[in-house]
Amino acid sequence: MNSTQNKTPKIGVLLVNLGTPEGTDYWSIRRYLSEFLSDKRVIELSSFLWQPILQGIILSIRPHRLGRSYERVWDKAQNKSPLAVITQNQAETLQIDLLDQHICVEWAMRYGKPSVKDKLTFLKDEGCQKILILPLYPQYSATTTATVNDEVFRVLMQYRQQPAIRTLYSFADHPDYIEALKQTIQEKLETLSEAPERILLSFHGLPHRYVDAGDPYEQECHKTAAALRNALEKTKEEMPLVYQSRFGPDKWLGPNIADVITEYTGQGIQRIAVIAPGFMADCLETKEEIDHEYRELFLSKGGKEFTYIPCLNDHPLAIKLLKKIISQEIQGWI
Ligand SMILES: C=CC1=C(C)c2cc3[nH]c(cc4nc(cc5[nH]c(cc1n2)c(C)c5CCC(=O)O)C(CCC(=O)O)=C4C)c(C)c3C=C
Ligand SMILES: [Fe+2]
Ligand SMILES: [Fe+2]
Repeated sequence: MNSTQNKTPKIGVLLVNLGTPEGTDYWSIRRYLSEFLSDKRVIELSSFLWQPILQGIILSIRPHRLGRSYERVWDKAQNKSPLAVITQNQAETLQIDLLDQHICVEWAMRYGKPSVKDKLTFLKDEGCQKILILPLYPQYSATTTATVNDEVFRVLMQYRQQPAIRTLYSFADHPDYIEALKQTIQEKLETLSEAPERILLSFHGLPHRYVDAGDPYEQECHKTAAALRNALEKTKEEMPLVYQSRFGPDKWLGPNIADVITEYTGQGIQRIAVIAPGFMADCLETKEEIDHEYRELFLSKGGKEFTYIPCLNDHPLAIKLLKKIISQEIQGWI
């Protein structure tokens, strides 16, 4: 008898988010970026071309600047990045709610720690013979969702007795996701003395050629934007879709958020709000890039009021959404 056979069968749920460095120092960031940017799902270039550029140039320069950015948002009490702190909160809250159903909830990062390998092994050792993989990306992309699945199945290659696995594709227009976004937007707007003239829906960008090659991410973002506009009775003009976080020289999906902000200030628009519906948790890309860099850009160009609407994080509606997804995806398993 092995340890698995001694335990009551349970269902495992593994929440997976992008990644995190272990600290804000040069080597921690370098290790993390090296793992992330060596993933062929993320950078579709031959290793022969890309690795010298990555190891020789990018990883000599970028970790310094990125380390300073992480330093500004780092959770010093827990010594973790915000993405790790919030993902852990989501998993722990779900675990409390789902304990009585014999569901074991864990969280992992695709890059860095806790690794998918360690957490799958933990779930297996806990006696989970059925595991739901829940990538925390509302919109499917090969660069995010698929690489999580790749990693899961790479780990499973080493198991003699594999658990049954289900993977979540996406939840781009799940009614509970749209409802949660709608309510967080309304909650924030109620705190303002004047309504913003525009509410930007900012999504992480993707190189255009990935979409041309068949990545459905752009369509998925449009699905979310359309559902949200519909729920809030807004037009495309009032609630535009924009992309952020461009990286490298490729042509990326547009319109780019910085260009749109510049265009608005040129038109005399003075109050905008920004939400990032593609992230289930606030992270460097929202706290630093949106709430800091784009706020400064808008204000420096004459804008008056910039409102950042936080991600769903551990809002009760986010937990409700994740519980709903889990119950839908494990149907027939209980
Ligand atoms: C070609 C490079 C990149 C692709 C493609 C890409 C897709 C992609 N990323 C996210 C979510 C996140 N990305 C984050 C940071 C980040 N992303 C890239 C590059 C690509 N992302 C880099 C180099 C970085 C590091 C920061 C930087 O150097 O600018 C994060 C934040 C992580 C954190 O710890 O806070 C998230 C989240 C999605 C959803 C996506 C595809 C749709
Ligand atoms: Fe990214
Ligand atoms: Fe960024």
